[in-house]
Amino acid sequence: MRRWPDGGFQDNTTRMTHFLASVRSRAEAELVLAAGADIVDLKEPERGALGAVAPGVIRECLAAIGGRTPVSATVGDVPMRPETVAGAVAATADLGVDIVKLGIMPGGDPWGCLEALRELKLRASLVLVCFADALPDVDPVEARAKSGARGVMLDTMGKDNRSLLDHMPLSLIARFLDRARDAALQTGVAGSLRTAHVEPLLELRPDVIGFRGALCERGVRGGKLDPKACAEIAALIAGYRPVTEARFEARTTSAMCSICLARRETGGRTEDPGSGGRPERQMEQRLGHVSTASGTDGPLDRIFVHNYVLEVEIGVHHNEKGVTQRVRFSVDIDVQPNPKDLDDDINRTLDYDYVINGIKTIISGGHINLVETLAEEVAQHCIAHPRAERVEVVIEKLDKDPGAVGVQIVRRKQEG
Ligand SMILES: O=C[C@H](O)COP(=O)(O)O
Repeated sequence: MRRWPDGGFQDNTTRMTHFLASVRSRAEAELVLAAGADIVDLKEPERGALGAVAPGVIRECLAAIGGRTPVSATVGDVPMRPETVAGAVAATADLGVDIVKLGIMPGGDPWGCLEALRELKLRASLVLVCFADALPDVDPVEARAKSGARGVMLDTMGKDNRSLLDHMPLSLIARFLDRARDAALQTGVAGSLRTAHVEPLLELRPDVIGFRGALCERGVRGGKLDPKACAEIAALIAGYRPVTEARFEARTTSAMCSICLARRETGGRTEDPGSGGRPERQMEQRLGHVSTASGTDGPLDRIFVHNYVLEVEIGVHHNEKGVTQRVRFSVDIDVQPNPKDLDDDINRTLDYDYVINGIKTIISGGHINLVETLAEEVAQHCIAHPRAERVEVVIEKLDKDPGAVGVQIVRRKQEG
């Protein structure tokens, strides 16, 4: 297998996705190698999402692994200060790892950090980690240009029991991966993933799929590795056979990437918004989300995000290209009433962050011509949630004379 630093993980076999296992010690590295891991990822799970392992342990692991697989290491959850980030990345690369993973943390100066990284002559490949539950305003294409990164990974920061799929639907993960691939970046996904997530994510063909919690006894991330769980995940990934190119295109077009492909294929015009609804719901059900949707006859609750203002690259006019302008989002979602056993548990309801993170991901996809397109994409993201029945989206451009202009649309769940 060729390595990430030499141009990518893609080898000449039919296998597309590689199994990354996060470990904290030499003993754990040996265990995951025996189970069939493709990449040993050195990370201290008790020190945050991307906790760093001590330099001495990294050296010891590198010596023991002796080039059998690529080795990645995280730099820790460092604040986004250019000097701090550049220092941490350079120090980790100097230890001799193949890949350095840097999380784009909220706050600070992410763009300044990316610029500082470009100045470094790194011995390792740089992979930027974006957290789906704390999405940065970092677009993969721009991130590559600024930092010289070789890859991007989606992960979660919270490390509670919510997975990547709880924060971002497959359609948006597919969009993120597509955009990264277009920028010639290697791609990875992780974030409290369990065995049920493996196949749907493999269908999106990331280069890497990463795990820690699912490899541990009783799924406890900071606990001991469970050799059986490691072998099970390895077998799932190694045993997966990608669908053919033509079938893959057909599936993603209809099931997962309906919105992003529609934009690409129609040059910005939006296609039938309902076309992706049914397969997307089926996919959600495969992942364990059981839709309670049963039509809109019964009582409904309303969840809303009002007056959420973001800078967006939008518009058909010359003076709207290459710049951002203020756009106000107001979203009302009618949802099936909360289950009786809600139990004060955020996982059992529709989290506002699902709406906010969806909007952020959509606008990070690059310039959009029409507010109608943007509204449609936001509506489709919201209605894809298993509990959503009806969504109303209002999008207003705030910087146009003489006042706010925009669009208001209503979409309902397709029967399926
Ligand atoms: O890079 C992969 C991570 O270590 C994944 O950890 P997790 O599965 O516990 O979220």
